[in-house]
Amino acid sequence: MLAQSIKTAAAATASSTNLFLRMSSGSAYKTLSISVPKEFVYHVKLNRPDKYNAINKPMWFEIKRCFEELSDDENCRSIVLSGEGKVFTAGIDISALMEMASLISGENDVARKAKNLLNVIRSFQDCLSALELCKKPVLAAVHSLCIGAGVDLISAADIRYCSKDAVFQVKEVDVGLAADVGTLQRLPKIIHSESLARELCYTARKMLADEALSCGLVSRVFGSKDEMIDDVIKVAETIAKKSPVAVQGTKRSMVFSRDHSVQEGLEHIAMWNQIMLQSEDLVKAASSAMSEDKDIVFSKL
Ligand SMILES: CCC/C=C/C=C/C(=O)SCCNC(=O)CCNC(=O)[C@H](O)C(C)(C)COP(=O)(O)OP(=O)(O)OC[C@H]1O[C@@H](n2cnc3c(N)ncnc32)[C@H](O)[C@@H]1OP(=O)(O)O
Repeated sequence: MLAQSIKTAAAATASSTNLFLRMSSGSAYKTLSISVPKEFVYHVKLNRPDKYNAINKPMWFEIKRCFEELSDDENCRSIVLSGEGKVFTAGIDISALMEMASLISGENDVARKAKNLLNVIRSFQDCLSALELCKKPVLAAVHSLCIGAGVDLISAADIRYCSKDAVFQVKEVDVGLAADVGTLQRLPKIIHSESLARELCYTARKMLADEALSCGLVSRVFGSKDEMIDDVIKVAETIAKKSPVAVQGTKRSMVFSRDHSVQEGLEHIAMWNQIMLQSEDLVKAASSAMSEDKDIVFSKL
């Protein structure tokens, strides 16, 4: 009886950490579609194709929930992010911008209005930072348009790819905003050019795939969306076959080191690895490297 209860509890725990199982059992996403094309590889698609995947309020918060859930889903080791339909995304849904304006319409006092807006801006920032905070690498695969909040979104990913029809546009100044959900902070560090980043952000000019490649915004340009998705899933699969301890530690260290001095980064990884080098993954990976057997089975993490 006890053994049966333990089994049932274990099964419940296992399924509660498996996003795909929970999705198929009903707790679905309305603005995202999620699939598992390969073992341990998740594919998240922005899924409002009729609206050019404009990011409406539900999509903002589903992005957060999805990447937080995948962060702790032991069946997920890498994530591909793409857009369903004709374009990757046309940026924030204009209705979400209008909703923000309506939030302050009932208030007369500037301090109360500011407080309301601060809460909204911070919560929207958290939605996209969820990609960076996610323990698993996120590979963004961009086709056609990637506008406004789309650039904020992909800037929080680990790796970016695009197809040759891709167009990137930091469009916020055109709608009267200083971008406030990540582009201004992350883009200069990705492309290593304050000058180009400021040009793109002040002018809202369109940047095409070739330039995105040459400035380092994307790692590779593909001939078509289909070719890109196939290849990016292969990269995600390669990552998913590595030790999850090693990959998650690498992401954590690279995100930390981007924002700290070399010495602080070294200290951070030394603290991390004084624990993680004790993992069974090290022994498994090292002994496989010395042998013919390259098919290592790493435990879930
Ligand atoms: C605190 C949070 C701060 C976040 C800030 C974020 C800021 C930004 O993201 S700034 C950028 C905002 N986006 C835009 O300004 C783009 C607006 N869209 C367009 O200019 C055109 O749609 C576009 C040039 C992208 C494409 O034009 P095209 O003629 O090819 O297609 P459309 O018929 O215009 O669009 C197709 C359907 O998609 C709907 N749609 C497109 N973009 C948006 C959007 N941003 N919000 C809501 N809906 C959008 C469009 O209405 C069409 O739908 P339907 O009318 O039902 O056919």
